[in-house]
Amino acid sequence: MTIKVAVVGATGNVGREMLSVLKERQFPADVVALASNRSIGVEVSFGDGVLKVHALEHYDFKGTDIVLMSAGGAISKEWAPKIAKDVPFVIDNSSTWRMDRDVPLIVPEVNAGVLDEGVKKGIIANPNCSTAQLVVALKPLHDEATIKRVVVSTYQSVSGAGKDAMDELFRQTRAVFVADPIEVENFTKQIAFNVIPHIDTFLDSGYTKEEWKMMVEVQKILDPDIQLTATCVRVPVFIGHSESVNVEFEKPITAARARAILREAPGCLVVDKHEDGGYVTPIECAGEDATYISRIRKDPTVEHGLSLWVVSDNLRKGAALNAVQIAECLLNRGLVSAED
Ligand SMILES: NC(=O)C1=CN([C@@H]2O[C@H](COP(=O)(O)OP(=O)(O)OC[C@H]3O[C@@H](n4cnc5c(N)ncnc54)[C@H](OP(=O)(O)O)[C@@H]3O)[C@@H](O)[C@H]2O)C=CC1
Ligand SMILES: N[C@@H](CC(=O)OP(=O)(O)O)C(=O)O
Repeated sequence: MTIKVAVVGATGNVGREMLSVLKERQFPADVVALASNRSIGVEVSFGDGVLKVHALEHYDFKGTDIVLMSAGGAISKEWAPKIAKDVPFVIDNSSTWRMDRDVPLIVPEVNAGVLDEGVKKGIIANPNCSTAQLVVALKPLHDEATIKRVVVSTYQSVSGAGKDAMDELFRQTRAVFVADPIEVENFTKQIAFNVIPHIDTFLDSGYTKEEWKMMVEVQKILDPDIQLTATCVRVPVFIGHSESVNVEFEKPITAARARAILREAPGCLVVDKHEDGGYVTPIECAGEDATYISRIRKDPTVEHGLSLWVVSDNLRKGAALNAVQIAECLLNRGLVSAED
């Protein structure tokens, strides 16, 4: 049984990770790698072999079952509807389609059931990386004690800004050590040995778009009644987003009960020993699939409150893994038909 899958953006951080995840999870796919004209003929790893990259612009999608897109918002805006005319399902990683009423925004551990309501435009959206790991951790707690309000501060790695941004952190770090001039291209300020409280563009409200996305995406995926305020910060970490999360509930819930619930919850791994090193840091979650939850404790400043530390690999649960899990949901629901 083989599904025909095309990965658009296959030379990028997320696209390469999609290829790895498809292979690792033995997704029964015949896979094509696509990127810009600049990458025609470039080879990308696919398991023990390689795939030659083709140009999106010249590719004929007829016969393709699923397209995984991660080539940025502008490409998704132009190409996702065009591709959806020939392909039953486009799973898009950009922010372009997430808040469209006719586009399901899916984190399989949380709201896979939404897929049963149909996919009107043929496009399914993957959430923002910081949203994905947050809702995986919040969903089981919401089911238990109903979340009223969330205050989250993120510590987002440079891989969230693409492969050029990772190169910039490397170059700046080296430049600091050898006393070369620091060149800033992908960020607004030096990122090496610094933190920058600014991700995506500024809105009139004073929030950034990254912060706004977290608020509206959590409401769309989990519950429109949840109030959320975010501060999103870029940190000099290559892979792995971390989040400091304060949650206020309607009903009582103890830290011990939250720990027990999260231990059983899909996609979650609790590492929470109250001792030196008894928590997870981003460097330990790189290459892993789980959303790690540590530092679970009572917040005594509100009636029913907990504080948590949530860490995950942003390129995996925040992007590639979640997209492949959505494809698995389509397969498991019989929504894509495979050739024998
Ligand atoms: N990184 C993350 O944590 C997350 C990312 N996303 C989304 O995924 C997108 C990609 O992110 P990331 O992989 O980090 O970015 P990268 O910069 O690492 O990669 C960008 C990819 O897009 C391709 N591309 C650029 N222009 C075109 C074009 N005209 N036609 C076809 N392909 C093109 C590039 O191909 P080429 O090499 O040929 O230029 C490359 O494969 C983001 O813009 C965002 O929308 C979503 C959630 C999380
Ligand atoms: N903005 C995220 C990655 C990303 O591309 O997000 P979005 O798909 O929501 O634009 C980060 O920089 O870590």
